[in-house]
Amino acid sequence: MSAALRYLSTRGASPVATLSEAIAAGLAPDGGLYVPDHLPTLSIEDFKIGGSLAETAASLLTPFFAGDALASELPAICAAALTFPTPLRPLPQHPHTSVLELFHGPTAAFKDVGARFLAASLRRVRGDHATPLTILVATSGDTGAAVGAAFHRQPGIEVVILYPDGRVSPRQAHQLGCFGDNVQALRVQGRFDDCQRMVKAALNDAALQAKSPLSSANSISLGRLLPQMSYYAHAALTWWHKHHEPLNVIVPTGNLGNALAAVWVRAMGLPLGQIRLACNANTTLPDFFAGQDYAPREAVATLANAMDVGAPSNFERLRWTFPQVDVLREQLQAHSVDDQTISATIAMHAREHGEVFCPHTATAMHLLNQLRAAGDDASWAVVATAHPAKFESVVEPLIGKPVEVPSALAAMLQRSASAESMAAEDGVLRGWLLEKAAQHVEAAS
Ligand SMILES: N[C@@H](CCOP(=O)(O)O)C(=O)O
Repeated sequence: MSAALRYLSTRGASPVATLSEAIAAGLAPDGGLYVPDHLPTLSIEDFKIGGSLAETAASLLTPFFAGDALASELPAICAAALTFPTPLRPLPQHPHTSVLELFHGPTAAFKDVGARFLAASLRRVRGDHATPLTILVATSGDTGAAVGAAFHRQPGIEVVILYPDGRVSPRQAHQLGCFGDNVQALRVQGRFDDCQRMVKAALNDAALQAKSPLSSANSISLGRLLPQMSYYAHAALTWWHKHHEPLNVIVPTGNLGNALAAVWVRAMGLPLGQIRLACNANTTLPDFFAGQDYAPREAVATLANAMDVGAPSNFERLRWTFPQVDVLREQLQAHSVDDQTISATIAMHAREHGEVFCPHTATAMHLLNQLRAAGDDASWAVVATAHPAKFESVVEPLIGKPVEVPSALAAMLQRSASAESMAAEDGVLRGWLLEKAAQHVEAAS
């Protein structure tokens, strides 16, 4: 058993935290992201052959939880959260190609994995804590619904979802506003990066936190990020036991939490091979990996809207993982895929193979098609991050037929939905949260 990990901020100016403290805080007090003091290593033999996703997650995350108050709860957290499959589905018409389907959870996107794990962890960290906690979540489409679903009606928790008005799909917008009770959606008049900035400003506001304790459920929170490693470990081990070779992955990428999870799994010694990032027309990462300075910028709206991110939060953790830029650039490749190509890829796969992909998955599928056309016959998994039914207004005209809606999504679409409009200003969110806190005090007195 390795020694207990300590958790530090990527910006180096926060006190050392335990894992429970890092999960409860979401963001480090100096504005950085929590990271372990080192990445533990594991070997294939540390995992049960044919283990479930929950069992694999428990083995993978044991060194991160060692010595923490949550350590003995880890198997129960994994069992409670990871109740749906993340299958590695072979595509028969494409030799050596699989799709890692991460959209079989309640809100039909990969975010369900991390959101449910975070909810199960926070419930245990907080116990029957009397002070209510407000979870702030910025979303470009998928995270918000997963967090809303995971925390819906959880006692002592309020969820506030901030999303860019008009920049998520109609069904995503409906999901975000459909929960009610302890989950409230705000339509921010700006971009996703404005929402993310507003959330971070609130989390770093000590005076606000004193009146209204806050945390985060974006992948800036370790409680969201760590469980996302489990499906890569599970897929890589499944592949290894069958084919005795590492699995290469192409990851649709926006805020970089999903791809970073794959990078950490590989760095821990599990059999993942190449990791390629598939981005949309937002080229912050492709430009960096092509040799330019890292330069966050305003996001442009694309068909793959959940990846419309101009300042990917987890870049800070990537730099912590590989402090030397040239070493970092050897680890990953990132490519940009424009809307026209996304559309053409969705249409072609439906027409020629009867496969229907969401616009985010299509960015990754396009990169794979390019590799195959160049003669690459390695084993690749394309990561399918969301169900195409969430993007019916993009996908259905391209494939010429309706996309079947998963039952949990259909149930959400039946409910009424509402969201409050908010200006994209840090001070406006601050005032709104203070007012809400004052209402709670009044109601409790
Ligand atoms: N793609 C995301 C943006 C936020 O990413 P996260 O993984 O940091 O929560 C979304 O769908 O909201």
